[in-house]
Amino acid sequence: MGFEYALVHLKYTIPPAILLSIIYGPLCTKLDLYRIAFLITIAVVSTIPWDSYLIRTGIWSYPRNVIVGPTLFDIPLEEVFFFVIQTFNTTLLYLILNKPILHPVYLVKERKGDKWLYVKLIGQVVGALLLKQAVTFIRTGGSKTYLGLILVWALPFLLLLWSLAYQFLAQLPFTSTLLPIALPTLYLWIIDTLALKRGTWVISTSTKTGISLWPGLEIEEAIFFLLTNTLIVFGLVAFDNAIAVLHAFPAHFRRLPTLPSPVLLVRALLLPSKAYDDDRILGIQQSVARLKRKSRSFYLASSTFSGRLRIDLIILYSFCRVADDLIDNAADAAEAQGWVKKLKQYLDLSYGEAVLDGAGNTIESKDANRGAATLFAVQNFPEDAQLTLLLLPTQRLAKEPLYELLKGFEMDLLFSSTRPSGPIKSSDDLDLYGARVAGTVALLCIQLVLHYHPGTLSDAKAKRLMAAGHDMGIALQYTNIARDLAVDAAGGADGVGGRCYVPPPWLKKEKLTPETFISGLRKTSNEDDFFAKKVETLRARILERAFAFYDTSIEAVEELPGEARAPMRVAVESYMQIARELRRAGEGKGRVKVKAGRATVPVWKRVWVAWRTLWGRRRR
Ligand SMILES: CC(C)=CCC/C(C)=C/CC/C(C)=C/CC/C(C)=C/[C@@H]1[C@@H](COP(=O)(O)OP(=O)(O)O)[C@]1(C)CC/C=C(\C)CC/C=C(\C)CCC=C(C)C
Repeated sequence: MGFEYALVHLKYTIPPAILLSIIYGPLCTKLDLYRIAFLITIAVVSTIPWDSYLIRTGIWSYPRNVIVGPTLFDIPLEEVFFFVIQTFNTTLLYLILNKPILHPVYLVKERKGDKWLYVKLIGQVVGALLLKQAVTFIRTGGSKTYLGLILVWALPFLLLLWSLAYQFLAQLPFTSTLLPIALPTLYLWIIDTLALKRGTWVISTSTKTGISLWPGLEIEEAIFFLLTNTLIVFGLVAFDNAIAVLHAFPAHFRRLPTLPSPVLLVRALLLPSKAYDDDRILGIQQSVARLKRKSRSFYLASSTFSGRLRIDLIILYSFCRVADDLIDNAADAAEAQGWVKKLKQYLDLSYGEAVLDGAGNTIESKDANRGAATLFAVQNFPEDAQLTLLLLPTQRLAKEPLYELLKGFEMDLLFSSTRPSGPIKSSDDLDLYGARVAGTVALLCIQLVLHYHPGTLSDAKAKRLMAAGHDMGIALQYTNIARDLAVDAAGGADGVGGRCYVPPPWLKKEKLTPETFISGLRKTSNEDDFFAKKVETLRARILERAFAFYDTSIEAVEELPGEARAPMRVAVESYMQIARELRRAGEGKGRVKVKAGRATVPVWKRVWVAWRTLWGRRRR
């Protein structure tokens, strides 16, 4: 009896498991726990017969003085634990590296004659040839036996997983597939070198090639660890491929249990790719690309949500962005009004309850309206906006906040060079504006959360939650205004149409008018210290209001359904971090990074804030 092998775990495999658990812990969902349990079960069940055979036939062995004693089918318990901990560690690393990715964007509807048939076939042929070679190694016996046994055990699983998930395996970024294979493999190679040198486990000389990758690391061991990590990652990719199909296509899989059974996962993987809805995939791809391009805060936050809720939130963002941009980038007020009108018409058609025929009878109400809405979107909106409009989950969203949002955009149309304060005459007007463009967005987000996580929320509590969310939206809008003072003042590329959202009474207190405020901000030099101080005073006042709204509503986040709580905190806090940075800079305690005239928070800081927030730490 000895503790050598147990110590390998204590020193080398358990510490990374703890570290990875701390990093991923707050992001871990029920589905992740299920995935980890699923993978570990498969890893243990599929490895035991093979490992047991190797030990019984003496291909590898463990000196008695390095193991504690108990065995399972002749396999020391430390070794069984190795299967568990290796799968756990590689899985957690994979989950961390895959968190930013929305997997459904990698689904492809295959067409006759496209490359995918060949991609699949090439992988299968390479795998089959290697398998044939492995069988020859075993048949020949001698020095290549162990290598042959490793390959014969791993390749059939790899072939199967490739055949099921080749689209994902071929397309996912290398950080999602190769990296979670390479890092643990390299790490295990190093551990193995140390362990074999000390004789913790021993490979029989008669059945090994004698070739080493480097001194102390037999080539068989190197290949074994490479293949086991590849198996784990291929298994996880296939799992994610199945989940992506389930989440992306509600038309094929209407209702989803939180934890899909293995049968459902296989059904999803076996759904022929020609049955995929490619418009839906393209619409999701466009929405993700838009989110990534336009908002780093919400892009980061979106990765903490999961499943269909994540997809719907991203589409909602894309809808709001498309609508805002169409109106903002219009050549003149008339064109902008035209977009508002068209957006309203689109909502009218999407939410229309019934369509009547000539005789006044109701004809297939919902479907007829859907058809009319689709036609309207295709005929009236730019191509890159159409799918976002069509995918907006109107069945899960109340129409009122969407109409109210358009009213908010209409308020923006009241700004002009002769009226640089637009509709903002007082702080109440600014509150109303914030409520319309951002309070509404919060209501829509909460509706989606409550749809996907229905619980036993009383009416009173739901009302409180909505009211708090609404206020939080306003807090974010105040932050947005504080950040964009200079950008808004600058107006369009031609310098026309500068806006001043600061209420005129606030400006008056600083002896400014909307006009002098805008022209001061447009000056590029920072010579006028006096003016800069006034700007900081006004910015501080806007931020104070942002924090006042934030303070009254932040506690309500804890009343959201459990799974959405932490992600919602991230969404809010990563945006409010901009407010914090601006406030610190205004107090002379630091500098903010400015990009294209806008204050931004460095990526590392956003991630740090998001991670702290996930653990439930609030900052003031
Ligand atoms: C995680 C995720 C993908 C969330 C999606 C959130 C979403 C749908 C955002 C839409 C944003 C948008 C483009 C709205 C149009 C109007 C507008 C411009 C509003 C301002 C957003 C700023 O975005 P950005 O900086 O990209 O815009 P500009 O470049 O300046 O044009 C707003 C500041 C509003 C954002 C408001 C929210 C997301 C609501 C937040 C509140 C909650 C989620 C509720 C929290 C719950 C409780 C109970 C407190």
